[in-house]
Amino acid sequence: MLLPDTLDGRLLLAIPKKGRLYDKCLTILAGADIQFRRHHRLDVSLSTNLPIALVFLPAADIPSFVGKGNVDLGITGHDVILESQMQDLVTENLRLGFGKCALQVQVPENGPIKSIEDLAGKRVVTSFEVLAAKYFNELDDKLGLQGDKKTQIEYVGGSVEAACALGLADGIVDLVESGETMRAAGLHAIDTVLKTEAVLISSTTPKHPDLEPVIKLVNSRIAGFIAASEYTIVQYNIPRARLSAATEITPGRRAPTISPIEGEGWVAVSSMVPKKDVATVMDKLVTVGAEDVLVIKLDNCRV
Ligand SMILES: Nc1ncnc2c1ncn2[C@@H]1O[C@H](COP(=O)(O)OP(=O)(O)OP(=O)(O)O)[C@@H](O)[C@H]1O
Ligand SMILES: O=P(O)(O)OC[C@H]1O[C@H](OP(=O)(O)OP(=O)(O)O)[C@H](O)[C@@H]1O
Repeated sequence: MLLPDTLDGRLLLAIPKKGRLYDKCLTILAGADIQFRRHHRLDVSLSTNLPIALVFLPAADIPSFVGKGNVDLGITGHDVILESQMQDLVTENLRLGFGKCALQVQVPENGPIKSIEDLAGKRVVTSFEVLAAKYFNELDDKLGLQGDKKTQIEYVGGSVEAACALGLADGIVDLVESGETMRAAGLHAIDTVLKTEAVLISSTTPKHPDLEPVIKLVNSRIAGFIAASEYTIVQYNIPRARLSAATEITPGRRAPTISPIEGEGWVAVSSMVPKKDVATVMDKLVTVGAEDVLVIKLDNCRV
């Protein structure tokens, strides 16, 4: 059994207990070497190697727990922070590069509604009633729609994409990642309300200032793991006379490391390069005279 004073002196880190962000959060915890054992039916796990307790909560509740200072750090979606209106009470310390999707206005592909102006004043179903209301209030104001002419927003807890086919709505506001759900429901997007990804958040008014060193440690470990997953190291040899052309191609995050090597007028360069650019960077390096170009995988780093 977990007693309340077992948590004394521990940083509380909230993680979504299920859903789209859960698996990636576990990968991040492993990358940051935050070790724990999750007991069946218990939503609090004590870390076995750091003064941290993990609290597994619904993603939608995490901004409020962090904002009110009940937990010190949390991982959730940027969209969820805005939907729970906690943006003034939480700080987004890090973008985590996963859970990327867009909150979009969608309508039946073969229906009469072609634009957001056509949809204004009609029925919209969503799980994001705060963000959808803000979006359509602004649109209604712009179009001069008032009183019972205004767009009607109705909340549903899930399976939003079924609302048009069931006759509940003329349009929906829902998250789109691959677009598969939207297409399968015969819908298409006519506007984007916002783009979102998972973020690491802390309270703007922390309740436990003494935990600041552990907060910094967790931030730094997670930032290092994220950077390692987004970057790779490119190492090459280049005649000194071509060095500036080469370092323009590989400027690094801060600056490239340049070391002298055996042999007249050659240097070795090592630089962090975004993974997505690595093939093009290697091609360009070869064109400016680089030789022995190597790509080295990064497991982890501190940046
Ligand atoms: N298709 C998706 N692709 C990427 N990220 C997503 C996707 N759907 C949701 N997310 C992100 O994950 C967050 C939580 O979404 P999810 O639907 O898993 O919520 P949940 O309420 O925790 O789980 P569920 O409703 O499925 O039981 C969203 O607010 C969003 O930031
Ligand atoms: O563009 P896609 O890659 O198809 O992803 C979008 C779907 O993912 C989310 O729902 P989820 O599957 O998490 O379930 P839910 O409907 O219960 O929220 C979202 O609400 C969409 O339905």
